[in-house]
Amino acid sequence: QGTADDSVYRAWGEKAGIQAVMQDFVTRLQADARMAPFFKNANREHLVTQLTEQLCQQSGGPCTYKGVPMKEAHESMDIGRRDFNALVEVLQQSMEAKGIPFAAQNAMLARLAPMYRDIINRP
Ligand code: HEM
Repeated sequence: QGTADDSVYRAWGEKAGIQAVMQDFVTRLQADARMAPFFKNANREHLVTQLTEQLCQQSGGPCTYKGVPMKEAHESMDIGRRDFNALVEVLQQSMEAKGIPFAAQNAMLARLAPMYRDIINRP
């Protein structure tokens, strides 16, 4: 890792910790009344794998997300700011359930938040 700052990655329990949160997250997304319409037909395993790679990279871990770019992955969906915020709320539930320290929760959210530009496609 050289001098790269992987403190958020370590605070999340490295790749296994991130994967555990993502498993919980996808379960909750499919159960949440607001999110289920988006995720009901999702390929669970694929989504967990790709989200884990994405958050591993974003947290400074030794991963490179090689999946579909965020804009492309979401452009066929009708996603607004309210939907984005609801997804973040569900992620907060998962981070809390898995005991991610609060500062490390916020650090991750800060790194994901700018992606909203590529993900939402209506106000
Ligand atoms: C920072 C926020 C988000 C991140 C990091 C993220 C990340 C991802 C990733 C990595 C994939 C997998 C792409 C692929 O390989 O096909 C994906 C797919 C998907 N995302 Fe997002 N996403 C975010 C927000 C959202 C929001 C707000 C919605 C809808 C409310 C959404 C709905 C979906 C759906 C339905 C899929 C396809 C699942 C499947 O069919 O397998 N995402 N997202």
